[in-house]
Amino acid sequence: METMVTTDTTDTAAAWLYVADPSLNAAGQRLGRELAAAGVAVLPKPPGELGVVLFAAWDAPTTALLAQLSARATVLAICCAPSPPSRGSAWEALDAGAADCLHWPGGAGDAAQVTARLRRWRAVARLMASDTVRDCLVGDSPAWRALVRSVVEVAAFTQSPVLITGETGTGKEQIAQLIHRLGGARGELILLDCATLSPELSGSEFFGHERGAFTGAAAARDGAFALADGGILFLDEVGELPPSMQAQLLRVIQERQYKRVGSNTWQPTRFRLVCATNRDLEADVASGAFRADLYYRIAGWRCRPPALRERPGDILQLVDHFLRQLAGGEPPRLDPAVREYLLTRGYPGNVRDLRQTVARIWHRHCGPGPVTIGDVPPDERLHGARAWPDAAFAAVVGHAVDLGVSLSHISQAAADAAIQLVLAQEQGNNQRAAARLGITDRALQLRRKAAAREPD
Ligand SMILES: Nc1ncnc2c1ncn2[C@@H]1O[C@H](COP(=O)(O)OP(=O)(O)OP(=O)(O)O)[C@@H](O)[C@H]1O
Repeated sequence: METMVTTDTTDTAAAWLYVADPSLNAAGQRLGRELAAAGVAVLPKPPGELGVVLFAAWDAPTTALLAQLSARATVLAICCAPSPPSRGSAWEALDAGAADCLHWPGGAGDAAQVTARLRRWRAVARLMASDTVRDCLVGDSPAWRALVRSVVEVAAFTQSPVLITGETGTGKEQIAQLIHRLGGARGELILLDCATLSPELSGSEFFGHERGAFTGAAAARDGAFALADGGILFLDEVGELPPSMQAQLLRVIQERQYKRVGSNTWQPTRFRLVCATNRDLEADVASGAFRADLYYRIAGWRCRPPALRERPGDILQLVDHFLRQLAGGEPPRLDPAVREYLLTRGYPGNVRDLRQTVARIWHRHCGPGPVTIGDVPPDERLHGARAWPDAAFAAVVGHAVDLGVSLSHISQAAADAAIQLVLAQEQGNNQRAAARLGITDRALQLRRKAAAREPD
């Protein structure tokens, strides 16, 4: 395998160019010249945050090479084999970490395709490294970085509606705020919580009303459609929207105009729609509880902030962030016991739960020096790290033993219970459930199939 050196200008994007096969040297040199002419500083080899790899065949060594290079950079894979990659091999390249794959038979292709991608990826990387993004969506775990990347891309480079799904406290509103900040809207972000709308007043909340439109309408008032004009309408808990409002919302989105309650005049409005829910909206569409046509309108782009238990590596960074906010400056250190407590405690309310836990600890903390275990409030200690298996587990197993249940049956039942629980928590997603259970996708699929075949 060979590397090649081309022009190193100092303009705009910088990217390394790696030629994985000597037969492609000429193609690599041509691409290097064209990129340089387009203002890309072409570096001879990694490191560097952006890279391009030219390779001659889709095979296992190529996949291994892509995995190695993509671990430290955003990589564009260009396959120069005569025939196009099979669907499987293109996905394999993405699985290996490549950001995109192009097919240039014999190394011939349009350098503008490469430049456009490098510029976009560099802009996304810069935004991701900015204080605006890092202070809003704190975390560096791979799962969280992937989420932030997709949010930044859709917010800054499109006007697409966005549907954010995820558990309570995972940062859905925080994401909506960031979309507003990055989207360049001249208008405001208007939040409506669909779970708290009263059926009688929801029309007025959305459309506004004229004076005297109904009993109690003492003065004319703007609704969310007027207030969000030029900005973002953020519908929290959108899955709770009553069916009649779903139909009316769909009409306004399609026609971009509305009438105030009690008025006959159409008012124009243009807003970007961002919706959030912790319900399984696709299941609601399947059951008829949520309109399919509205769903496809609001779900132009979907993202799902992971639960905190799926990114435990971010806990200490979040703790530091919240302590910094509370201290109004450099946060105090944490004693190892406090750190361990925070890392092992469960957070059913996700980041909100963690923030409140940190605040409670902070309120008890005093004086200089580190946060110590005595700062953890007494009621919090109930959540403290417990050894496992604990007494409750031993009692359940003891009961099974008393009933004469065999060891293999006890093990099987415990494993089945864990699988059912995790699958329910992950809404049936096999891949996520397998990752949490520490087994392969395939192993989980086989266990599910076997369980489905078993008689009751
Ligand atoms: N990644 C994050 N970085 C910093 N703060 C965060 C992050 N995620 C969430 N928070 C904080 O956690 C709290 C809850 O976040 P948010 O309100 O966005 O969650 P949510 O998913 O909208 O919750 P709900 O579904 O209950 O409305 C907020 O105080 C928010 O500032």
